[in-house]
Amino acid sequence: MFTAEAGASELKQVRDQLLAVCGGLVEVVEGLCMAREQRRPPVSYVIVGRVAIVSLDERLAGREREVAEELLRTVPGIAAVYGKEATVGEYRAQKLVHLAGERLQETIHVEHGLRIPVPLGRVYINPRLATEHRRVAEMITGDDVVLDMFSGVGGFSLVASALGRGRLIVANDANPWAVASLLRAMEMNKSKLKTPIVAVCSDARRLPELLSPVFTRIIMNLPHSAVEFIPVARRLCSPRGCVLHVYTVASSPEEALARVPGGSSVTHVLDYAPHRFIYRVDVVVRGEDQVEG
Ligand SMILES: C[S@@+](CC[C@H](N)C(=O)[O-])C[C@H]1O[C@@H](n2cnc3c(N)ncnc32)[C@H](O)[C@@H]1O
Repeated sequence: MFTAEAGASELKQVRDQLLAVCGGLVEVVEGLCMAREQRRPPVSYVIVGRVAIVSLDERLAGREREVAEELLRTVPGIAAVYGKEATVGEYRAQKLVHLAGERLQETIHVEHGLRIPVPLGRVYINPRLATEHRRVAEMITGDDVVLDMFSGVGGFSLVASALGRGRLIVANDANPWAVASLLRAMEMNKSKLKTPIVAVCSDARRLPELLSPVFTRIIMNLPHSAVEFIPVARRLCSPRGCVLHVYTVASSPEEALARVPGGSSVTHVLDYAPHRFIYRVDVVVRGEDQVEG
């Protein structure tokens, strides 16, 4: 366990032990050691296309521009550094502040070889979801009819389509910017997409008025409130039965399972905050459990 009090030599010792076990941790451990040696806390950032997005937390206070310039110099392929203040509002869009480099309106994020246009500050985007996109896509069977209820720019839908999973994918989001990005991504990647995707821009609460109950798999990636949408999802389930993938924030797998009625299995997806994690809870809705109309 790293603590603020740990000395540089202790960290080096831990680093050597970790390196012996897992080379993949090199970057993380080196980052922590370097920060400690320079008496600076580590910086958390993600790369979206040509942009580095730095989390503006208290560890960075007063050093934002210095750190941004350093990233611009040292991270290959980036043209700009933005700070993320928060993920805000119903659309979960990132509130970004420009810190260094070019002032970009848009960047092209690449995930599993698929190009996705991202209008900066207008949509939700998290490159750390790439593994989960693929993991869920690989659960989709050839016969599935899929609803990606909170698709954002379409990570789950695009990856599933590129893998040729399912018969049809309906991707919905309330944010018109996100749906516009998805539509552009569908055009940009058309030679790679196999399963047809239909894009819808609607509040998910209205989907039962727009869509028939034909879905055998519904992805519900809105961790703070997906649970509230389970009754809506159940109205969209096929009479053949359906699997709901419900994302939720909790402190333990047990808490996540308890939060999702009917949950049968739980998977850790991302770390969210100290002692808070995002989990996927899968719910199997059997054919005879359907709710009419
Ligand atoms: C966590 S993000 C989705 C991320 C996306 N699934 C991905 O993998 O990148 C949640 C999305 O839900 C959308 N959203 C929030 N409330 C909604 C609602 N009532 N109906 C439809 N979409 C909604 C937001 O606009 C946002 O794009």
